[in-house]
Amino acid sequence: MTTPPSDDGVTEGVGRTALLVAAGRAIETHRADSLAQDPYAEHLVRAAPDSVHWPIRIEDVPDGDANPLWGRLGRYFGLRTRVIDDFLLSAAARRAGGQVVQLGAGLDTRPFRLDWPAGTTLFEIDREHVLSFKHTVLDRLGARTTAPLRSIAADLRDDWSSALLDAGFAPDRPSVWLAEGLLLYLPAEAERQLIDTVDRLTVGDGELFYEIKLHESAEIRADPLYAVARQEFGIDLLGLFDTEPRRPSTATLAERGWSTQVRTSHHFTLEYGAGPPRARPDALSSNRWVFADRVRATTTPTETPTAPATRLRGDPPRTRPSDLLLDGVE
Ligand SMILES: C[S@@+](CC[C@H](N)C(=O)[O-])C[C@H]1O[C@@H](n2cnc3c(N)ncnc32)[C@H](O)[C@@H]1O
Repeated sequence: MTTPPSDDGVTEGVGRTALLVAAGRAIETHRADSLAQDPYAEHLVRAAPDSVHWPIRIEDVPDGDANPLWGRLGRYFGLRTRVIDDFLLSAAARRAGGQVVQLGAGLDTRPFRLDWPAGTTLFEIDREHVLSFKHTVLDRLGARTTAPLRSIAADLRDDWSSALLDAGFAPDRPSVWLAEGLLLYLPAEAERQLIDTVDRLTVGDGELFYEIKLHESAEIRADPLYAVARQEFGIDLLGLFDTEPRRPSTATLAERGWSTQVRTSHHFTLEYGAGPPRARPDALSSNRWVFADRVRATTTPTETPTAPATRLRGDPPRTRPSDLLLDGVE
């Protein structure tokens, strides 16, 4: 086990952002045109003293969908949840008998609410306080995992690979990795180490989803969703984001044989038919979702290796050089 979590409980700092995402998922769950269903989210929001009065339905928000935090960021979380649900389930089905590792899992409940293919093993890593809060609430609700789950308390700024291996992760089995809403908060060195560790521990086939934020201009930082989060809910997102310059991670992955696709949430709004409305300024326009995969195909000299398909719906084109320019915080 690496350095034990210290200052950050579920209601403090970055841990509090996990509650924000859970509230977004609760609201999404109750929408008439819901993209994702998380029946546990509202219970997690209600269980933390600081969020007990937060909205869990869009009808609880005085300005409803016009509210930049719950109407727009909340909807973004709903869409992201659905896109990742679909990605993880199809990736787990492709990687039979594989392992799914959620880095910075927060209050995510996929191990309890998704129908995982037989033989899948799940791992989640976050701070001790965040995980113990989540599992206390879920235990109280009688929630049961649908696949074996190993929860690991670790600080992702440290070396977390030995904790994962100690928990039973097998590098030679196929693996699917997720860093949802995480890299935005990690220093450049921790991001570099995370990509390095995912690559090193993916000895077999692997797939990876992660989210990044591009450099935000002063105009974008004036998006009212930041002010509402800070003033009304005590979450200073701009203060929590780590804007240290970093090397584009897609370039690192490409050097190591991974294929990547970089997408905006808008791409999936069009695909799924619902999502956060456009706004100006729009902080969500600087977020990017990266899908990466690597297949250790055995080829004979006469075979031509082809780019592995991630088989997302709509199957957009593979990585182009221009996609690589989108990555990283400038
Ligand atoms: C915005 S939340 C997202 C949680 C979850 N992935 C989701 O989408 O619901 C960010 C999560 O990353 C975790 N996190 C941030 N920095 C971390 C670190 N250094 N070590 C472990 N976890 C960290 C936080 O505790 C929090 O749960």
